[in-house]
Amino acid sequence: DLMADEQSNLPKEFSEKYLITKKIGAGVCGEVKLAFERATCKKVAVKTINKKDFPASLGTATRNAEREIQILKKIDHPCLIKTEDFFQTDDSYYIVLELMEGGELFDRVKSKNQIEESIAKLYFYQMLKAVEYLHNNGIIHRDLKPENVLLSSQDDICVIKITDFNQSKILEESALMRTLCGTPTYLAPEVFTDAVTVGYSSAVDAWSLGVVLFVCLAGYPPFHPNAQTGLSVRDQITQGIYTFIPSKWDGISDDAKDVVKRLLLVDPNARLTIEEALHHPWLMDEAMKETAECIMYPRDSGDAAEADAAEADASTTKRSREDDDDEQ
Ligand SMILES: C/C(=N\O)c1ccc(O)cc1O
Repeated sequence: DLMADEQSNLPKEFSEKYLITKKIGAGVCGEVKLAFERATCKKVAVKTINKKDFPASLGTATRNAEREIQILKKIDHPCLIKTEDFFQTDDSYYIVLELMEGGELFDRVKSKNQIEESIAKLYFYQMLKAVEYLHNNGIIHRDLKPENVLLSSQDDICVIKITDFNQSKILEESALMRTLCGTPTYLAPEVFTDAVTVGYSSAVDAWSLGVVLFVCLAGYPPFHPNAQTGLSVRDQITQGIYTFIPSKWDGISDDAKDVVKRLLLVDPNARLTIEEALHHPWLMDEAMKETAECIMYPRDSGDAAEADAAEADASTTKRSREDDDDEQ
C-alpha cells in the first residue's frame, strides 16, 4: 500500500508527529508533500531534501542545508514561509513548512496566461515587502522566481509567501571583510579586485523581481531562447535586451511598464532598489496597500472587537475632555 510504505521510511519521531499523504510540488533539490499534524489535524507541507542529490561533497550539502535551516528559523514576516519543524536521517532532511493552498505563482500565471494588473500589483507589493524585510536582515535570496512564490488560496486576492532560501546568502562577517576594514598598507591589489570581493549585492533580488513582475503582467518571460535576436539568454540578460510585445502589453499601464524598465537595468547602481520600487508611482495606490495590509496582518474577530472598543473608549474620553474644555 503506497501510503504505508510512504510512511515507513520516514524518521520515527517524524511519523509519530505527522501523517504524510500526497505529493504537491517538486523543487530542484527535493519534493514537497502534503502532511497532517496528527495532534491537531492541521495541514502542513513537508519538503524532503535528499542529501545524495547534491553532486558536491556531502560537506557542502550539509553546510547549505544547515545554513538554510538557520536562515529559515531567523525570519518572521507574513510574506515569508515559516519553518514549523525539522528532522533529518543519514540521507535526507525533512523540513515542515506552512501549507499554501494556492500553490505556486508559476502555476497560477500559467493557468491565467496573464494576471490582471491590479492583482499583479497586490502580489508584487507583498514580494517587495518580503524582500525589503530580508535585505534589512542582511539576507539576499538570490533565487527569486515564480516557483518560489506561493499563494495562500485559490482566490485572486490572497497573501503570497516567498520560499526556498537554499541559495540565500547571509552577509556573514568574513575574514576578508575584516581584512578590508583594516589599513591596506601591505594588502596585495588582487585582494581588492578578486571576484569574491566584487560579489553580488541585494540588487540581484530587485532584478529578479523585475523578471517575476514582467512574467505576471505579460505571461511570457523577458529573456528566453528566441530566434529573432539570435542571442543566447545569457547575452539578452547581460545586454538587457527584451521586448514589450504590443498584443500582450497594450492594456497595461505606463506606470507598470516603467517599474519593469527601471528594475531590468543591467547596471545594478542604476537599478531601482526595493525601497525605491516601493515608492514608485505604480505602488502609490492606497486602496491596494490597504488590502495588502489587511490580508497580511488579519485582525481576527477578537482583536478587532477589542480594538474597536478601545477606539470607542478613546473617542468617548476625548469627547468628555472637549465638553469639559467647552464648560471652562
Ligand atoms: C513549499 C510549500 N509550502 O511551504 C508548498 C509548495 C508547493 C505547494 O503546492 C504548496 C506548498 O505549500
